[in-house]
Amino acid sequence: MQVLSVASEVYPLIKTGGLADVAGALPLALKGYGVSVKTLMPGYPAVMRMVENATVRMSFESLLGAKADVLEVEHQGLDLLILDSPTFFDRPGGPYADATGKDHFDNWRRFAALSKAGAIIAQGGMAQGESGWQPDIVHVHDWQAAMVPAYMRYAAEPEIPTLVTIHNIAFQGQFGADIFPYLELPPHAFGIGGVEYFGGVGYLKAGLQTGWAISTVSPSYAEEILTPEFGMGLEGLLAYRAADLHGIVNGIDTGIWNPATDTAVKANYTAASLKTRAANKRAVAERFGLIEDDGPLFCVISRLTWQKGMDLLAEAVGDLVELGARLAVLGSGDRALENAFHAAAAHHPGRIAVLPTYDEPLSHLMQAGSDAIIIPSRFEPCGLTQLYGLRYGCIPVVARTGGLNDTVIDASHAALAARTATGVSFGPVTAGNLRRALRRAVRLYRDPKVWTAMQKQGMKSDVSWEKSAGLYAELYKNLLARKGS
Ligand SMILES: Nc1ncnc2c1ncn2[C@@H]1O[C@H](COP(=O)(O)OP(=O)(O)O[C@H]2O[C@H](CO)[C@@H](O)[C@H](O)[C@H]2O)[C@@H](O)[C@H]1O
Repeated sequence: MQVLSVASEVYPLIKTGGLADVAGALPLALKGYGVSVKTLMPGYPAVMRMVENATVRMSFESLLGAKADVLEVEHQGLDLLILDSPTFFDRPGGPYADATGKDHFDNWRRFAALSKAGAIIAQGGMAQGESGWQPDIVHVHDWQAAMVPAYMRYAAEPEIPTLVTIHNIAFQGQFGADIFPYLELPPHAFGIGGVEYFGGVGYLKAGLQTGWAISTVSPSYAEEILTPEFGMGLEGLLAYRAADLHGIVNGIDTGIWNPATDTAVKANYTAASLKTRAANKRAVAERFGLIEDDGPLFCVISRLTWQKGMDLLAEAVGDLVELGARLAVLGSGDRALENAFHAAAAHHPGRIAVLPTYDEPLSHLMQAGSDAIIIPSRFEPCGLTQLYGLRYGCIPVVARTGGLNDTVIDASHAALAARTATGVSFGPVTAGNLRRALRRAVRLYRDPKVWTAMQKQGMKSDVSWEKSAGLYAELYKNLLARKGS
């Protein structure tokens, strides 16, 4: 089976968050199920620097007003189709925003272009010639690619089955109605059954409306987004599409995330040599300028935002220090939250430290050296850092929501007795409950037998892509069958 995946970021070429991890790892895992994936992504400068010997597969004189080529290249086991359009993608800053953090002014056009290119390829744009190729299925990720099924719906060529995956419903790609004339869609596409959303244009909404099936990245989140609290305005449409809505939990690339072979950590280890983690713990303390003692070392690896509950943690950090713990925070985000953590670090030197940067290798070392990772998210479609934590013996302390709820087993009395506990979870998500969870985690840490048993249990959890890739393969097959019927 041939699949076209469309995503705005793909690890290891470009990453701002978990979407890249998934878009980079899932195609590799699907190979085991006889599914071949080509991934269409934008040719940002960082991406263009990494690709060599690419072949031009298609050229557009005008793709939403700009010249563009589709280049094909293989990179670390991934088959990539790169949308090379200097007008849209060759510019400083990140994939979505400039260096000051302001969204690129033409994101609507850039990602409509990505989606339109995806739709054209899906409907046979690359099918001609000896090396011609056309997918059986299209799988698109988040709002940046969600217009693919809409472009297909309003094209002359027959549709092929589409799957739209929601990684985060908070980001919807909503724009004013004034962009509609430039989207190169027929006038009737601007309606409730098409791209219209609250009087404007909604990219994710368009995908949820026109995609054959919808998935999100955990079973719990698939239920949560049917409610007004989590659906962020799309709960009505999702309820209408409920029969086509699936929840498949993310996995992680267990080759890249393997404490026994990870080159980014100071000392490699397995579940049988957990004491070796001490060398990594010292290295983390040193990198963050924290004092060294025998208390627990907590970490955060996250965007510092309201979604991630970082304001709640900022309120609770004093308790951590009182409990004899230390905290290393890696991440940046909202200015006010960054400032709150900087203030806490200034107030508790040697006990709390913040590095407001993005540092992939350091994130590996922190998972390998910290005792626990704190993830107090208000909502979390899946979450990957708790999965890395489980794999590395870094106990997750998590909010009981979304994928966190589906992947971490709380250290309740029953779970401890049954030796199934892998972390500490709390809910509802309030600062008070987070405080209690942190206190509970420190108490468990002070009982090395219990703590080690939890670490080992976590390291035994299946966090690989194997099972979930199988579920995606099955979903693709069902969609294909629907096409035939
Ligand atoms: N400062 C830093 N330095 C280095 N690495 C950093 C970092 N800050 C974050 N990261 C890394 O970025 C990724 C974040 O992924 P998450 O899944 O936790 O959340 P995100 O909200 O980005 O993803 C959305 O999509 C994913 C994928 O489906 C869902 O799991 C999630 O719930 C949803 O919100 C992880 O790989 C993490 O290690």
